[in-house]
Amino acid sequence: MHPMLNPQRHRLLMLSSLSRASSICFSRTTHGHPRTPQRHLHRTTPTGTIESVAVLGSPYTSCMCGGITGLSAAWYLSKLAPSIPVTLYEKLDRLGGWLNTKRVESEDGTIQFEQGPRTIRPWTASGLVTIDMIRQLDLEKELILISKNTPAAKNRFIYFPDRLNQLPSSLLSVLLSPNLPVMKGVLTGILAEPFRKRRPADLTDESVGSFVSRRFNKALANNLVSAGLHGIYAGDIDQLSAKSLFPRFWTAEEHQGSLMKSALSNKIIETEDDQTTRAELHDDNVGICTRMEGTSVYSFKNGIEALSLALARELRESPNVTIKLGAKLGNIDYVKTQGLPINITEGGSNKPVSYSHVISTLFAPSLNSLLPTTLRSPSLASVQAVTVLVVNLYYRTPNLLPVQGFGYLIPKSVPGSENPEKALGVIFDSDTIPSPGTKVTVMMGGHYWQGRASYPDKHEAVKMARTVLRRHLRIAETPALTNATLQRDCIPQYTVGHDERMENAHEDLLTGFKGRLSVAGNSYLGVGLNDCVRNARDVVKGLLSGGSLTGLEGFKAESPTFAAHSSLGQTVRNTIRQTPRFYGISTRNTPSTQKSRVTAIANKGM
Ligand SMILES: C=Cc1c2[nH]c(c1C)Cc1[nH]c(c(CCC(=O)O)c1C)Cc1[nH]c(c(C)c1CCC(=O)O)Cc1[nH]c(c(C)c1C=C)C2
Repeated sequence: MHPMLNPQRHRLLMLSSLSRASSICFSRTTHGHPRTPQRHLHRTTPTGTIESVAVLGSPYTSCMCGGITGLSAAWYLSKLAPSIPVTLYEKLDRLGGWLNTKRVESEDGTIQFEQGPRTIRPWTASGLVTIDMIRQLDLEKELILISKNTPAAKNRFIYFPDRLNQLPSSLLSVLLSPNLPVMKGVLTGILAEPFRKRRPADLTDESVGSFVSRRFNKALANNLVSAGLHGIYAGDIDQLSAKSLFPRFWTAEEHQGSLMKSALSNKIIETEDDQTTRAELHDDNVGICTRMEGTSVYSFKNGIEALSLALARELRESPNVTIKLGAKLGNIDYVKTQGLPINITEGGSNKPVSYSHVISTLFAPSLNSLLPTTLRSPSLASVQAVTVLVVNLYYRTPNLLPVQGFGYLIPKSVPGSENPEKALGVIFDSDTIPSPGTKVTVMMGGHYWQGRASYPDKHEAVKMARTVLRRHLRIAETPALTNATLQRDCIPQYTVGHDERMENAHEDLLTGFKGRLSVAGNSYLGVGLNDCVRNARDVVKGLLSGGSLTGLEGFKAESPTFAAHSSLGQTVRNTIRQTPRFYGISTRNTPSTQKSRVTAIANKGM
């Protein structure tokens, strides 16, 4: 069995790469849920027959992966319930949000710049959902596979305090590299961790910074973990929630008293739901997964945008799908009278269109602002996002970089004098996907720019990126091509209290819309591309199986129907979200009291 499909083998792979960056999907266990085919249940559901669905697509602020959730939700609907009319509303004139590949002609031929995400990780359960989608979209021949043996897969760096530090690739190499500036205090922190006191019982959440400092030490938090959080959330370690980002470790402290003990003793990598998802998708994906064996990340020959373009193409060909591009939504209301209960008004019109159900993939506060004041949710409004300035540079000289690898991150602890541009990290694009010259992407801003009223223009952005590269990598050459994009509010931040706020949002949506308005997308359960695709699939399948859903059910404090036992022998109330794991702080397998994603009722083949 292929390792990507085989949870046992997969577990071993995951364990062996404890300190490598990856993302693991933790999702609701399916205990107690009979897995019956649900394909036709939409016609008979007691809680609300699904007669028509509006999918609110492209984000009203720009989100890294927002557009893909709406496209995916519409696509899953069109596949699983081809008789239900679906209308996809997109604010922009193009589909796909920020899966946005820009092609620029040069003397070296066409150079592709990725303005948002650029590569996809295949080997989590959520990764398999994306692979399954790719197979169904007939995109396999377009794939570019990056082997696990390439420097881009193996080498990651942190710039600290004034030089590049190559990160250890295994627990053993952590022991062997105590002299790296960035590893200072790491070993002592790890050794002391099992002896630390548990948190007080009344502490319901805290920042990752506080959690890691308390369990390990401040050096590890500020030098290592803060860099990792820059590389996923462009976020602030002192604001992001430990409970939401590291549910497994949050629970491990409570139950085992130690994160390290838990990491070393807990053999189960994935939840039951992940394993069920793998099982559902197994048969159809043996071929593609076999071909992808040994892949670290992948993209497409014509750039990452190929995925959204293929989804859009199929949607255009689906007779049940209507796409409204450039749609300006006015408001969304719930009407209690006879007929379809959800009214959507487009800007400029006062004649609403009615639907039985709506799936919103909008940024949470954007959705909230479209609701009538009486039905608004302060918790949806509270979700914050950060803005990232993405600058792509192409140099005609090959191999300009002093090291080979995926790129480097800059932790919060680097003094302002070494990073006045507020760079978060630099991606070595041409080390991942070869190009004739050297291609890099500099990412700046993120949490450092929260509350900022104005941003650098394109010219200034390129100048700043070049200054970063000169200072950190000694690259003085003038780039042949540049491209700067300001990704406004592109990554939602799961700050302290996120879980509790989403539980409240669930109650608000349920009270106001009776499960006719469901939410999905990166505001809630994971910011990565795989998270968004899987979230869309889960919401669609949950809706088709139950007829009503907020999408935030998993955040409810008690979910007794989802009781299961972890390998630790503790009761697990639910499943968990896609959660990042990086640099020796693995959040793999988190059977915990954390909140779940939406129920995914199995439909074989999807
Ligand atoms: C420098 C900033 C950023 C880099 N990438 C992102 C930012 C803000 C955005 C980003 N990166 C990841 C995700 C989530 C999952 C996904 O869709 O792949 C997002 C939204 C993945 C990621 N990147 C790094 C880590 C540790 C992870 C999580 C797990 C994994 O994929 O391995 C590290 C990393 N990111 C950047 C660099 C330069 C870097 C490491 C050297 C750029």
